Order: sequence, then structure tokens, then C-alpha cells
Amino acid sequence: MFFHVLTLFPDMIRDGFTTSILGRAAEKGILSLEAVNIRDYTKSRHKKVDDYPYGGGAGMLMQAQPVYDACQAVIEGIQTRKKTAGEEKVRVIYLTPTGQVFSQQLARELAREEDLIFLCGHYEGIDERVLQRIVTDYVSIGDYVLTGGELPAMVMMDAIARNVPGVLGNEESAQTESFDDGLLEYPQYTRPEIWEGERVPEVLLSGDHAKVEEWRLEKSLAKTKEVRPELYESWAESHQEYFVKKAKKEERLR
Ligand SMILES: Nc1nonc1C(=O)NCc1ccc(Cl)cc1
Repeated sequence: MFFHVLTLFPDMIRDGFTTSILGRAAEKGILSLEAVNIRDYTKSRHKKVDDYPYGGGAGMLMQAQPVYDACQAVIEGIQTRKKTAGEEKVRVIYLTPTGQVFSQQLARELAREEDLIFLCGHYEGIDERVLQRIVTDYVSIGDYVLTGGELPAMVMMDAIARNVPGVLGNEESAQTESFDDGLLEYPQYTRPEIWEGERVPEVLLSGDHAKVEEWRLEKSLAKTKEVRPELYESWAESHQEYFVKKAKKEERLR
């Protein structure tokens, strides 16, 4: 997986990338990152990348030309690497509150791409004409307004990388299991058995894996029903047999 990030702050991206999972995967050669400074593609003497918005309004906008040329340079680099000229349709993800909300499902889908280009905006926006020309996916990480697209890009790269085969060791990949089934994670415990007078739930010490799995699913369902009822409802719809079995079991115990 090759990550390409178009940004005015490449160091922010490079520093953020050398954290645990992404840094190790890069060492393994499974992931690769290039952070491209949009300012390197300005044609103006003063390296200008922004200008006033037509029609007035507060703040500045990023101009189209430097963004377009930086993106073209990355695409040419991809074509050179892949020895394909012209037919590459690389996905260009523009991070913006106006995009589709990012999810584990989209992370899994994007993890299948060989190359991903992330366009990180700043100021009040980017000239619409270059967005229309290069962006394939408008993606938001949530309904709040940040200063730029760099943090959202790093959030997305982390979540996508965890779905790239080989990035997670066996012991780590279990973590993604829980959300993958559409439920929130169950509560977790580790040593000591008693901490500040609080004991670990007995079932987790029992060594009875079936009972542990049953307990964990119950906790996930309770947490999901409380915090994300819409997720709970959709899970319940596609797991009718779980509730039938549970009712029968409770009937027997009565
Ligand atoms: N929420 C979000 N999810 O994805 N991105 C965001 C976000 O707030 N970006 C800030 C931003 C995006 C584009 C420009 Cl030009 C300026 C600032």
C-alpha cells in the first residue's frame, strides 16, 4: 500500500506516520508514505498557494494550480513505478466535513487499493474547479471542523493500514474483530486480579472459553444498545437466531 499525501505541512504527516503500527509496517515494506508539499508546486515568486474568495467572505482559499500540479506529479510517479502510462485511475481522497463519514467498512474497502492519494486542505477551502478535476472520494472523519485535513488523513491512514494484510501481527488483529461484527467492544481486564479492591469478573478467570465468549457478546450487546442503539438494531435484525436461542435457554433455566 502506497500512501501519498498532498499537504502544506509534510513534516506533520511524516512525524505522525512513524508511530507504532504504521512505522513498523513501513519498516516491513508493507506500507510506504510520501508527503508532498503543495507549496513546492506554486509558480508564483512568493510561493503563494492561497487567495481571496470570489464573491467575498472571510478567510482565504487554496488556489487550484499548485494542488493540481502536485497531484499530477504524484500520479506520474505512480505510473512510472507501475510502468503504466495514462490509464491509472488513482483514488484521490479529499478530507472535508462535507464528505461521506468514514467507517470501518470504508477502511476495509480502501485497504484493497494499491495507491491512495490524500488531499489535505487548509484555510477556508480549495478552489472547486480542482476538486472537480481530481477528487474521487470526499470523506469526513466526523461532524466537527478542524484546522486542516492532515489529522483526518492520519486517522484514515491508521484505520486503513490496520486492514492491510501483514500490517498487524496475529496478536493485534483480534482488536479489529469486535467492531467488524458491528458491535462495540466488550470491557477488557488484565493483571492484577484485584486492583483497588475491584476484582476481575469471575467468568474471565474460569478458563471456560465458551462462557467467556458468551459473556463478551452479552457485554458488547449491552454497551452497543446503550451507546449506539442504531448499531444494536441493525445487528439484532441480522442475528434473530441469537435471541431465539437466548429465549429458549432462559425458558429452560426458569
Ligand atoms: N471533520 C473533518 N473530516 O475530514 N476533514 C475534516 C475537517 O474538519 N477538515 C478541516 C479542513 C478541511 C479542508 C480545508 Cl480546505 C480546511 C480545513
